[in-house]
Amino acid sequence: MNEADLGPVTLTVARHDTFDPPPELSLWRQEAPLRRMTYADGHLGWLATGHSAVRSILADNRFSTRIELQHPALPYMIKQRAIPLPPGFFLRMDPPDHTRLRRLLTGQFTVRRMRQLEPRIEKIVAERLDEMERQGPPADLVSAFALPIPSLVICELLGVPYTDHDRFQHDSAVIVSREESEQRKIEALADLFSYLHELVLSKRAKPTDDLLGGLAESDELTDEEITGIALLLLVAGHETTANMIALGTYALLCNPPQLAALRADPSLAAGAAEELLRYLTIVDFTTRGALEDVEIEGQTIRAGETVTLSLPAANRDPERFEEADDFDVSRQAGGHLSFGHGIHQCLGQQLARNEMRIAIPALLERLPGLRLAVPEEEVPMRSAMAIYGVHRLPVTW
Ligand code: HEM
Repeated sequence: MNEADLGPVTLTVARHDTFDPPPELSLWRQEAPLRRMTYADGHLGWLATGHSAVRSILADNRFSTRIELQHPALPYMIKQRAIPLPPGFFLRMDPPDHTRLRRLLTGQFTVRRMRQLEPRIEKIVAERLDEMERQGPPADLVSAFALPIPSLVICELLGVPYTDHDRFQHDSAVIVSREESEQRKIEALADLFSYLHELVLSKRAKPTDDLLGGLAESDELTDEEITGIALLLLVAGHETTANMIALGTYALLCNPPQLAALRADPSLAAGAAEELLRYLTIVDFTTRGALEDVEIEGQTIRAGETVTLSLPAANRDPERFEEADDFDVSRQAGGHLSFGHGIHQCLGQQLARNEMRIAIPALLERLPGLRLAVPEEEVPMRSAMAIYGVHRLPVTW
């Protein structure tokens, strides 16, 4: 069939297969890796599912991340467009504004800086494991381990008091949920903004030796911009990695040969983290709006059209990864798009990799009898969240 004859598709946003993306995505990718899609409000845009198409669009600055430049309907909830993002939230900015803000942070997230943090991550992980042993089984791996580790690390890095974690973890969870009302999301965003704004003002008055303290010393940024940066880093810095640690552990517990391979050879830890990132791809999609007419893989995306990029579909593309639907901790999974690509590629990717590479093997080593405390199908999945994962992971050992 000619690609032009293919009708537009409608994206399913909820994930119902525990570890796999919705099955229609692979069918659509086979038919046409870039095709027409109907959005929730009925307008026509594009859906990219092939690795090469997704990567090309992410690399192309003729596509914008600014929400107001995209068609007003994001695919999952039209309502989301009404949520105002704070200044400084550079994920949703284009050059030169994006460049100006990101440049101020890149030095804080280099591979070398992240290496220096490793002993601190190891200590935080060991303390959580001590606490789990003290409490004894069973435990919810999310609240006991997977969430506090990245949360503690990002707090230390930014200079946010972890003692306030109930407040910012709650607000973050509401912000990334697809089920919360628009009103609740606006309130959570406003609450987190005002909390961080106060913190930024106190750092302006009395500089501290941490990332936000460093930004507060600069004259280049307004208080609101520093607050927006803090908000982006705080939400992105713990919601994502927490879900990778919990969902990654669940995937290993459900795949005994892969778990055994990792236990037998700890040198597989870095590769296993990379494969978990590829295989599970917890960020379902991202969106872009075309600033001008762009030709991609033989199709013309017109100025003003919206494109949805399916990261899980791209990472399961057999043209890029052999036996792409298999979970194999010994494969070379590099080149996946779980952290995006191009100028907005994840700023915290080395940090996330290090946290996963340290936390998961330490957990398996300390608790050799670790297993699910409920039948596999009873684990509550985050099917309706912008970041996929498990709500809870009941385990015993
Ligand atoms: C496994 C964990 C993580 C995953 C899967 C992930 C995924 C992503 C993805 C897909 C993007 C690009 C979105 C787009 O292009 O539309 C992104 C951007 C970003 N991430 Fe992450 N992330 C993770 C961890 C982190 C951590 C730990 C931090 C902070 C320390 C962080 C901070 C950011 C920031 C600031 C951006 C925006 C970059 C820009 O616009 O220039 N992320 N992340």
